[in-house]
Amino acid sequence: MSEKILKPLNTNLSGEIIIPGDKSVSHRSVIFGSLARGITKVANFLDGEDCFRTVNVFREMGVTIQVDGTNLTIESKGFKNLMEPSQPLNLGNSGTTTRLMLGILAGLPFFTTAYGDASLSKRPMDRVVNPLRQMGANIDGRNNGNLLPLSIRGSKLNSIDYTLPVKSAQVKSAILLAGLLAKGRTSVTEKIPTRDHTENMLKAFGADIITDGHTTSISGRNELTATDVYVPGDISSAAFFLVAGAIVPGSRLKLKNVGLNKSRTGVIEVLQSMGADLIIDNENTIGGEVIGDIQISFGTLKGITIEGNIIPRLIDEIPIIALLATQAEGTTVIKDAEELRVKETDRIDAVTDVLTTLGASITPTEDGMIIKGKTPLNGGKVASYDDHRIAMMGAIASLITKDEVIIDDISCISISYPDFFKDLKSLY
Ligand SMILES: O=C(O)C1=C[C@@H](OP(=O)(O)O)[C@@H](O)[C@H](O)C1
Ligand SMILES: C=C(OP(=O)(O)O)C(=O)O
Repeated sequence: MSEKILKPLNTNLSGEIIIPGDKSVSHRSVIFGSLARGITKVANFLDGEDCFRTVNVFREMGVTIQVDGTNLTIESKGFKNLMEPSQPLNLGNSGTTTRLMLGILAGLPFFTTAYGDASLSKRPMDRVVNPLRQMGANIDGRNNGNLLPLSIRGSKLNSIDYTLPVKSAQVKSAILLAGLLAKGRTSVTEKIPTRDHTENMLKAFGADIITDGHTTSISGRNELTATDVYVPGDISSAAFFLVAGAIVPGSRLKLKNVGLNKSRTGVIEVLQSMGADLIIDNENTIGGEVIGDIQISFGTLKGITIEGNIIPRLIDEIPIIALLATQAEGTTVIKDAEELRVKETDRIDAVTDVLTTLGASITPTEDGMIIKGKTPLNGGKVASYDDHRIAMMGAIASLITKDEVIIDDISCISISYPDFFKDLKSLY
């Protein structure tokens, strides 16, 4: 356990942060670099624990991956030459590694077992296992293959036309990856668009993939060609500082190198609708992903309703948006976010517990929460729930509390943002 005591700030925040690499894109850079034949160089890779789970999985399968700071060099003979791992794969806390790897392992000609930590072992895998079984996959595990540990006996897969019953980029990606290894053409339809990094990177690595409206199809068994990847800054990490800048009186911050892919920018739209003072500049496109700088300043905020199609575009930002809403005048309602209940922890209950302990007015609902603002926050002792996003939300809350905030265990922050406290301290 790594407890953290955060004293009240009593000053404003100012300065610049270069936002570290995006977690979703970092995972995918290793996956596609390892599936492709040749040498892939990755720049601005996120050195978070989750991303190294993906690195280790491919090392176990015989891919050479060299790490030099935030640069990776991946050398692979292509997916047809991946080898059976000699030991069970430890996927730690990473839902993305698990679900995307299931799509790949189901179609490779060998046997694998995979396990994870206590949190990951509770998260549903049937959303991926069911469609993969329809493609012919042999996967088994606890709770009829819904829960880790899972065993995968790779086999020849058939294509599928699948409509996603859940709003999940991980499920979409798992099926597209299985489709890459399957016979024929696989298509996935989503009712509400989710992040599209898998589609973008498949195109960049030369896959035969077409997106038409809400349907993406991929033709199987074609080799991928290595290509270099630049990882944009993670907007999900930037969100903590966007909210800090908006709620700490007198603050003005610049966040540099933030990924602005449209499927991820819901938090910017929420801040704008609440009336935040936010300016985007220096926009440019690198490797198919838009990046830019964001300036955010403290100002008066108003409560809004957040629901429908925007939810997948800000799903990981909802804990920090809930904190933002405690400082907005009026009521903020968050709906259609039932997916929060199956993240690293039940994030609806965790956010409610932490913010209520600090003095906020927040009511949980089945698929979201209702937050009444503006409320001053007190100090208190809160739990991180071993969830990086809950721990960082608690730390940002401490910037505006009257008394100190004690977070029971902040070690989970290294999952997605190892330098979080170093970057935060540089602003005051
Ligand atoms: O595809 C991805 O990289 C991710 C998709 C989202 O999960 P779901 O697909 O479960 O919504 C998100 O919460 C997660 O942090 C990363
Ligand atoms: C839900 C998250 O990640 P994952 O599903 O990869 O564990 C997250 O980073 O907030």
